[in-house]
Amino acid sequence: MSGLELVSKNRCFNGYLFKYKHTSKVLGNVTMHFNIYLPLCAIDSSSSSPSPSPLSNGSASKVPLLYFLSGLTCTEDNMIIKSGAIRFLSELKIALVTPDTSPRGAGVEGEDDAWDLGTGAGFYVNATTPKWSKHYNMYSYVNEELPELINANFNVDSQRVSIFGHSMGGHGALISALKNPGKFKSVSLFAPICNPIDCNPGQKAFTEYLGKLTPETQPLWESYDACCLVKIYDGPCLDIMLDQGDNDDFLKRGDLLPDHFMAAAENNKELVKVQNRLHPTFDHSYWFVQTFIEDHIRFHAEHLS
Ligand SMILES: N[C@@H](CCC(=O)N[C@@H](CS)C(=O)NCC(=O)O)C(=O)O
Repeated sequence: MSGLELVSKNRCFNGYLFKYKHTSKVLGNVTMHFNIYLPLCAIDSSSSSPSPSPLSNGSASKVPLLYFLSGLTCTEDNMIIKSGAIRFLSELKIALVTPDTSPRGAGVEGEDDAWDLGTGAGFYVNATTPKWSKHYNMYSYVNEELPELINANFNVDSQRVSIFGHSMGGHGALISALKNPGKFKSVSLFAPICNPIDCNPGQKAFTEYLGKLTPETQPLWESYDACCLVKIYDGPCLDIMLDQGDNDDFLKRGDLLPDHFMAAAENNKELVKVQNRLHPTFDHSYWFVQTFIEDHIRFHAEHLS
């Protein structure tokens, strides 16, 4: 299985959750882990192995696929453990991939010093500064290298793919969809960082990964900012669901800025349709994500069917 090593396999509802590790070229040859949930129909029942094999052969059928990008400090596991998504993926026969949020063990000086930079905080960009550029290329990892691996090795339909994410991962999901018109059938977001160039965590990460904001680096910064990208998006009509709790500390301190995104999207409302839901008393945690995960998966299922 081209470079993939199985780490664990667990039956859950009508499917299996697999964890794999592999060496990532775009992240400078670090070992990366991801989870993939596959409904039983995507697993080869003709395999001679007593356990189902996720290999793409035999009688299995191709299923639609969701990518979920997580937020700051997360690994590939937070969402899969805490969101309660699998019950609905199983029912609707949809696969899910959860990548990590940064390279691990890259050895970049200071990468473990802060919760919002370096390890666990890749911000889904390709770094250009000499310090970070060898390893911190999470944009290419989640948009190129990982999808190539997934499409080559599992029974997923590469034409029926959607993406969602939480917080920093909401930013990652948004820019992935807006920079790759037509690649994703739908996008959904839990408390996303909507305007990284205008908030503290975004400015901190972009300064490190992309270089200080100057007239020269500004186009690069803007190329990873959903508020800038949504105004110039010219692909197929894109449906976005954006959920936000009003008791979210990241919202209160101006790190998320969904109002900026709604205003920017208004400029392109023929092509970008945003369903924005504000939920009183919900915070930023996975308790909020767990509450609305079913809505998100059903929203995607409609676009993937
Ligand atoms: N600043 C805090 C919180 C970071 C945080 O809230 N991260 C969110 C995404 S922005 C998360 O998903 N945390 C992991 C979890 O709740 O499982 C920390 O140092 O851990």
